[in-house]
Amino acid sequence: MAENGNGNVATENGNGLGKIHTKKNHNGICHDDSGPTVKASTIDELHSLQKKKSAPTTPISGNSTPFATLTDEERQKMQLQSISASLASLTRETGPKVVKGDPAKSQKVAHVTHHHHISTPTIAVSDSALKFTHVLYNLSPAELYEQAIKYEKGSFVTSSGALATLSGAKTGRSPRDKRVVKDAVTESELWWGKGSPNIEMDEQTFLVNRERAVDYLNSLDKVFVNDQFLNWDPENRIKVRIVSARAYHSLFMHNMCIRPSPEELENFGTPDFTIYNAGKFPCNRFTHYMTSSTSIDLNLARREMVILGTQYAGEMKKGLFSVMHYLMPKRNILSLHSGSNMGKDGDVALFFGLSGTGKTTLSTDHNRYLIGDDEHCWTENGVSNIEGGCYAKCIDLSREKEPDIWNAIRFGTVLENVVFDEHTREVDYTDKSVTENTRAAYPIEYIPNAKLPCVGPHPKNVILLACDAFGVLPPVSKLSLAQTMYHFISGYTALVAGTEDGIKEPQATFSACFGAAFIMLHPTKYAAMLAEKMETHGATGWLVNTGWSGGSYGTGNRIKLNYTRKIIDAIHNGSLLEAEYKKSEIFGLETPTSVEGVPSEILDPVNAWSDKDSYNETLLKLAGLFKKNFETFTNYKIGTGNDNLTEEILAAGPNF
Ligand SMILES: Nc1ncnc2c1ncn2[C@@H]1O[C@H](COP(=O)(O)OP(=O)(O)O)[C@@H](O)[C@H]1O
Ligand SMILES: C=C(OP(=O)(O)O)C(=O)O
Ligand SMILES: [Ca+2]
Ligand SMILES: [Mn+2]
Repeated sequence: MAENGNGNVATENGNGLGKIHTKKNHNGICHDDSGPTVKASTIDELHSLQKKKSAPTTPISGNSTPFATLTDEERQKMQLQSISASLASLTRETGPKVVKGDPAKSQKVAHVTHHHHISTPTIAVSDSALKFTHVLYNLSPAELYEQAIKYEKGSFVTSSGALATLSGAKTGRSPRDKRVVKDAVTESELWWGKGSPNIEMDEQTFLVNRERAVDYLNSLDKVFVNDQFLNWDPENRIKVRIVSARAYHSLFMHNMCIRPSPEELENFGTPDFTIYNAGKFPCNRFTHYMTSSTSIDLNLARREMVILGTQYAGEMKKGLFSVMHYLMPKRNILSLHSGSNMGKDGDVALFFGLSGTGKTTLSTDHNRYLIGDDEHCWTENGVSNIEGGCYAKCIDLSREKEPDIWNAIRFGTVLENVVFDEHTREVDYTDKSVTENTRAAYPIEYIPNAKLPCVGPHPKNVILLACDAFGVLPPVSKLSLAQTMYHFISGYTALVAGTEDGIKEPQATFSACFGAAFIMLHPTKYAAMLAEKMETHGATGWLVNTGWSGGSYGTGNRIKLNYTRKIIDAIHNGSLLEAEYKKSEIFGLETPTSVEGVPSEILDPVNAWSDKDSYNETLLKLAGLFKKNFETFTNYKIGTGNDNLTEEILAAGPNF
């Protein structure tokens, strides 16, 4: 035990009783606590010492900003006015009275703003105009933990320090409840109709839902407001504001969006896009266009999104991703549903794939720099991550197989819908009691080799991930440009039937651009941009099956993560480009005969199947599904330049 300075050393403290002088105590049984006493005469005073004001931020220099001359108070007032305007009801034409801080804490009502256009109250003013809406503005993770634990049932600190939360009845996205406002502009610009994720709603209905969300939020004692950024490319940065009812949602977005510095926050101004997350409150099913009590509504003209009836946090991040899929192509920037990482030599890889195919797992690679796990932009300067955090699936997560993700689950991380020991608070990642879609959301810098800022040069390798539960696609194949486009537009993966009795058949899913749920324009628009960029920068396309081998789901096994990692290593280090290849039947895929660290027998899938007839049958079945899916695209021309490309793409699919 370290010497604590007690014992016979008496300190003078002036007020209070004189010290009892004791002999230095060697058996540690009896001693007076004679360290210096606190500088407080009451308990309240003592508590007031505990928290100090944040250190002042660097004064803003230069005259480039109109805020430079503002006093702190004026700046605060403008900020509150902006928030009040965001929360303004459209029917009452007035914003709520907003005040900063937790209503539970008694405090001076220093910054009150009543943003209004009508100065005298009229009969139209409802009771809600008389109350304050307390705003918890860009709280820190620690503050959000306290809010969540105190007020949100189902919030707990886990043994590693993460915040475990429940997302409620919805534990995944609700794509069928997503609506996009169809107006004169979006009618011609967006992709509508069969296969499109954009289900229309009219402006009026949007306003009805917006009002419902805003009224709900204003009826609360307090709302959380996050002002943050999207996109690490400084020229194409988007300012987003998220208004939400739960600390869980605020912490989730704190982690997932780019966190502004205090200076950037002071100069934030008006957001480019606003989310109203009233997910705790349902939409009204009698409202036109509504088919359930959940509605996620996007209005591009108003630059707003409204969420009603779902608390699944992923809805916000993927909603913003949809917005980027609209805004970026307008600037000739390609938005990508992909992970991205970079080697020591600056070689960048993209990992496309649908949910659960391995974007997050494989882009998080201890030997490479992580640029991002899910959403990127490809400009003429290279790639940039859209987000400031990662959102990893954590079902069956293990420390040894995915150490970087495991270690990222610590203080500040949101852990959704996991099950933990009620006493030790240790998480059981194998437990699917709440959902199989358990998730961890953490800031990207929680990954030790994150590339900050999250940008990189032009990609060298474009890896398409497919989790083939039929077990017939090779673990890896090298693709021609036309094949890359064919598979990019197809966006194949297979979902396993799950644990339900009797269902043995995997379900093939085709999701254009590996993200049909989020794209806003016709898939061929994105495909044309990808083709042009890959050609210009000489990127190689690869198809990697992270799914089954040696038989379909039920008979075969999922390809070992370790083997997939070896395959990815061989792509990154260039050795796979040099390998010997043979062409597969039906799909015409070039498959290598050997990859370091991977048993050669599995590289040609037929070898791993004991029942060859069954293999052939399954292969033909999948090929048929590909063909049928691609029929919708056969009448579209890809791009404007190379006329042959469309022909080549059509010929790059399965042949039988
Ligand atoms: N061979 C494999 N390759 C990639 N992921 C695998 C493999 N085998 C099992 N997995 C698991 O599949 C899941 C992939 O999910 P994730 O990386 O979050 O996908 P995405 O980011 O594309 O949604 C992870 O839980 C991972 O551990
Ligand atoms: C968050 C999601 O993305 P992913 O599964 O691709 O990580 C999602 O699809 O809800
Ligand atoms: Ca995993
Ligand atoms: Mn992911």
